[in-house]
This record gives sequence, structure tokens and C-alpha cells, in this order.
Amino acid sequence: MAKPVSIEVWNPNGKYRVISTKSMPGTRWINLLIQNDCRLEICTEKKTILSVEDIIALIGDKCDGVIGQLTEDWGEELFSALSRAGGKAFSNMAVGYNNVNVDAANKYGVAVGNTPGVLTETTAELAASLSLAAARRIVEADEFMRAGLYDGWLPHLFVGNLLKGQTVGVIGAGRIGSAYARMMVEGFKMNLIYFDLYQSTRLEKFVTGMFLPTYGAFLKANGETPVTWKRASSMDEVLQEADIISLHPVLDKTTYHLVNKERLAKMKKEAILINCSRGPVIDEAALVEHLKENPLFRVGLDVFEDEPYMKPGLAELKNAIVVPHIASASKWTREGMATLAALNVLGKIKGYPVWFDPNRVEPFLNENAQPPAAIPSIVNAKALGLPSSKL
Ligand SMILES: NC(=O)C1=CN([C@@H]2O[C@H](COP(=O)(O)OP(=O)(O)OC[C@H]3O[C@@H](n4cnc5c(N)ncnc54)[C@H](O)[C@@H]3O)[C@@H](O)[C@H]2O)C=CC1
Ligand SMILES: O=C(O)C(=O)CO
Repeated sequence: MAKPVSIEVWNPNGKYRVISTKSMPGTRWINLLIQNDCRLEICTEKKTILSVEDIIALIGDKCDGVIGQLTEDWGEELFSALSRAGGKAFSNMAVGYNNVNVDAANKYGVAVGNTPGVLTETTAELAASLSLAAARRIVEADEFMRAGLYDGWLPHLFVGNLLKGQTVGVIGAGRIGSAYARMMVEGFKMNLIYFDLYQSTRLEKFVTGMFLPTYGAFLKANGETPVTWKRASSMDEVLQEADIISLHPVLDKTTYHLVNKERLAKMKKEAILINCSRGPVIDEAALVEHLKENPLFRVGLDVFEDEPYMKPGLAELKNAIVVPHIASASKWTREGMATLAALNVLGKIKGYPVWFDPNRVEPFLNENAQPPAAIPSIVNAKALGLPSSKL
């Protein structure tokens, strides 16, 4: 018998029972659910990561939909429990859904939602922050100050790397990778090289059409060298040429340990590696060894292979900056993620069609208007044969 899990209840007489496994920022998501006849139960357990058993206890005998978190293991057990309780709607409060077994969801006919778009710029800004912090050794310098070690300006004190004119490499040039690339090219006049399995028309349209011709002419007119860009034919080309490399692919079988010992060895000795995607994209034990052997190589990590843990040795290394998976943590974004996750579940319960383009979710985020009668983003819509909204 599973232990009962503590909850907070909103709109107790609502017709549809919706669970959120965590409290989420903002109130719009709560209001949207309760205004649409949902009884909302928010788990208030103190522990950070809920077990499968905890979530089964939350689902109980009757549950129409669940909003869950990327720390939870949504597989066969949870989808069968949700389906037994009559539920056909689940949404991750995240764009990444590597914690979800979509085949299991398909088997039980459960729609799986995610939250694309609303976190693109916020996540790219954290990757840019880590790039700057690593290049200019900001964390090390901050620790030095606080330790009372500063006794005057010195020519060699915390000398780092200049970004301007260097090459930024992006691996996985989707929504976030492209936004990061633009920030680094536009903001710091870096040259760009990217690798993706597919041509990134989103990024190429920007660099070829809207930005580089005029920006290049402007730089030239001011006696500066125009920035350049190219799509690499292999990931190794990026590793060899770039001074800063930022990882933004999804985590799947093709990207597990994408950066391993051999690939680290291909990077420049003074390169900077940023990871705001998922921890297992890097072989973290190999990274620790590489950082030890190459003190001028620096890394900025938001995600870790065995979250919430770090591989032994990482925390002691001065050439590593580590932050606790906060890339999407701006107030606007987190409230928007909560809204999208709630609307994914609500829309499926209501039988709405799936929104025509998960890259354009702004209409759902306008606080001054009712959201469209559609489901913002369902990753298995095709497999389940869900109708699509055509606006
Ligand atoms: N640290 C954090 O808090 C956050 C992490 N993320 C992670 O970032 C990922 C990307 O998010 P979006 O940009 O919105 O997704 P997206 O789907 O727009 O972009 C992912 C890109 O990766 C590419 N890709 C897939 N396999 C590849 C491979 N083997 N080699 C090179 N490229 C490959 C895809 O073609 C696609 O262009 C998410 O799946 C999530 O895991 C997202 C938001 C916040
Ligand atoms: O959305 C995601 O995938 C995250 O990692 C958290 O924002």
C-alpha cells in the first residue's frame, strides 16, 4: 500500500480531476484549469523528486490528466496507472521529454504535452551567460574577491579569452541553439559554425537574409572585419574549428555521450564547452579527466549526467562553472511553461485539436486574452491520430 502524498486542492467540486506533481510559478495556469471545471490537486510533498510509487498514489482511481516534471520517470507503470484511472492527458513542464517513454504513452492512448518556444530565449541567455562567465573567469574571480585575496591590480590577474572575432560553434541548431547563435554573433561579433542533422533554415534565414549582409556592410564601413558563418558537414569540424562550443540537441540515442573522450581531444586546448541541453550528451567522467589534463580548457554546465549529482572531481575544478539546471528559470518563462503545460492537459480533456505550429505558441501566453481553443503542443499527436487546428 503506497503512502498517502500531501496535496493542496483547488475547486474541489470540479468535474475533471487534474494533478500537478509540483507547485509551479504564477497563478494563470491554476485559474485556467479551475475556470474550466477542473478540480486541481497540487502535490505539496517536501521531497524534490517524486518516485513512481508517489505519483501512482497521486493518480489514485480517477484522474483525467497530470502535469509532471522532467525529474520524473514517465514510463509503462505511470501511463498504465493513468489510463486505469481514466486519464488520457499528460504534460511535462519542459520542452525536453527524454524522461517520457512515448511508446508507452502511445500504447495507453495518452497524449504527451511539452512546452516549446516559451523558454527559447531564456535558455539561450543562460548559455550566453555561461559562455561569458567561462571566457572571463567570472566565478573564479568572484571567489577570489570574497576570500579576501585581492590586494591590487595585476597584469596577469584572471586573464581570459576575448570573444570578438573568435568562432562560436553550435551543435543542435534548433530553437534554442539558433537563438544562442544569434546572440553570440550579434552581441559579440563572433563567427559562426553550426552542426545539426538538418539544415537550420531558422538560423540561416537570419544570418543570410536579415542580418549579415547589412551588418557586414556596416562593420566594413567602420573598418572592422565582417563576421562569417557556415554549416559544418560533421560535428568534428565544429569541434576542431570553434573556440566556444554550445550543445543544444535533444537527448536521444543519437546524442547520448555525443561529446566523449575522443571528441574532447579534438577540441582546441583553450576551448570553452557549454551544455544547457541534457547531462548525458557529455560523458561527464571523461570531461572531468579532460579538465584536469587541460587547465586552460573551460566548461559551463547547467545539466549533469546523473542529476542532481556531479561526477567525482568536477566540483573541485576551477575551470568548471556549474549551475543547477536553471537555464529556463526566468519568471516570464517559468509562468509560461506552467500555462502551456496546463493548457496541454486541459485541451486534451476538452477534446480540442492540436495547435498547428508548436514553434508559435504566443497566443496561449497572452494574459489579456482567452487562449485559443487548441492544445499548444503534443509530441505524439500523429501517433494518436489527434486532429490538428488549422487557423
Ligand atoms: N537546461 C535547460 O533548462 C533546458 C534544456 N533544454 C534542452 O534543450 C533541448 C533543445 O530544445 P529546443 O531547441 O527547443 O529543441 P529543438 O527540437 O528546436 O532543437 C533540437 C535540435 O537538435 C537537433 N539534433 C537532434 N539530434 C542531433 C544530433 N545527433 N546531432 C546534432 N543535432 C541534433 C535537431 O535536429 C534540432 O534541430 C531540449 O530537448 C531540452 O533537452 C531545453 C530547455 C531548457
Ligand atoms: O524545458 C526543459 O527541457 C528543461 O530542461 C527545463 O526548462
